Amino acid sequence: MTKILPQLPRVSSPAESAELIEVHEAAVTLGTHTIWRDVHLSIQAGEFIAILGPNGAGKSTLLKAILELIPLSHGSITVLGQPARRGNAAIGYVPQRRHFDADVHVRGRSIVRLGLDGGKWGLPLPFVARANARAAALRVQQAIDLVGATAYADRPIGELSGGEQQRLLIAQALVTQPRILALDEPLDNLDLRHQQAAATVIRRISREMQATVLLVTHDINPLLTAVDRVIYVAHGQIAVGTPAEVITTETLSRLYGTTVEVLHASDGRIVVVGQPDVEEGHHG
Ligand SMILES: Nc1ncnc2c1ncn2[C@@H]1O[C@H](COP(=O)(O)OP(=O)(O)OP(=O)(O)O)[C@@H](O)[C@H]1O
Repeated sequence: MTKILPQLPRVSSPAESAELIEVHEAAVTLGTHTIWRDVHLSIQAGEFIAILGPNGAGKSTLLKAILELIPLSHGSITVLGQPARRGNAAIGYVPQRRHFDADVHVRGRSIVRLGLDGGKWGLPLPFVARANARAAALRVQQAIDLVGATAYADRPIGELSGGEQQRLLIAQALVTQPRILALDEPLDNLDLRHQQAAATVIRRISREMQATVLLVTHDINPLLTAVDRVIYVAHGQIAVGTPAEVITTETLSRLYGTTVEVLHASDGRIVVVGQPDVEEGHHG
């Protein structure tokens, strides 16, 4: 298959190592709450990883710690062999629940273009000045095509549905050809059919760009066949492995410290029963 976006160099120098992201004995404390501790992780280039768990478990916190948007209270995280660095241009990031109001008239294409022009993380990207306008426009178009947003990219973004806006935000994160794509609940605005379509698109992006994807979600079902591994965050700890290894009665009961049952529906969907409602117990 043809590689996409070949005409501009990658933003970062590829510090090639087998482990793209290394998390060592990490803990985050916010206020007086320890969100999670003793987190160890090794993430390889090109992996598609879902970050799962109940509300308030610390999924977004884990993503933000990897992006260095939240400091660790203990341990270390390295990304591409370097300490995690805020604004790292090798990471494309789509935060949780961003949307544009109906009165925003900026075209979708311009929103995608912001990813090249330094809107991303508020930092200018060094190669933009050197990139000629045609190559930049082509790259924007390729990112739009890749997420399947071609039909509506020239409409005002405020007129688009939540799912359409979400695709354009993913295109914005992709436009620098990042090595890591960090997506916080990108399936949130989508119905089941579109969730599955989006999962397929993200899987394709990950393969074609050889990008590592870290995707926070509440529901693993639309992603079951797409992901390589899951990180399950609960009760101040994590469990890591394939869905078949982690989403089991035994592993989740151990993680939660109480009996949690994993049921398999006849259509292949997984249902987790008996999760404690709130993530209060582990804090302290
Ligand atoms: N600034 C803060 N000070 C204290 N606690 C915080 C702060 N920010 C977040 N928290 C708490 O940290 C915990 C983890 O939040 P986080 O957003 O990472 O959870 P999550 O698993 O992504 O949840 P959700 O699925 O609801 O989005 C929550 O209990 C939240 O209330």
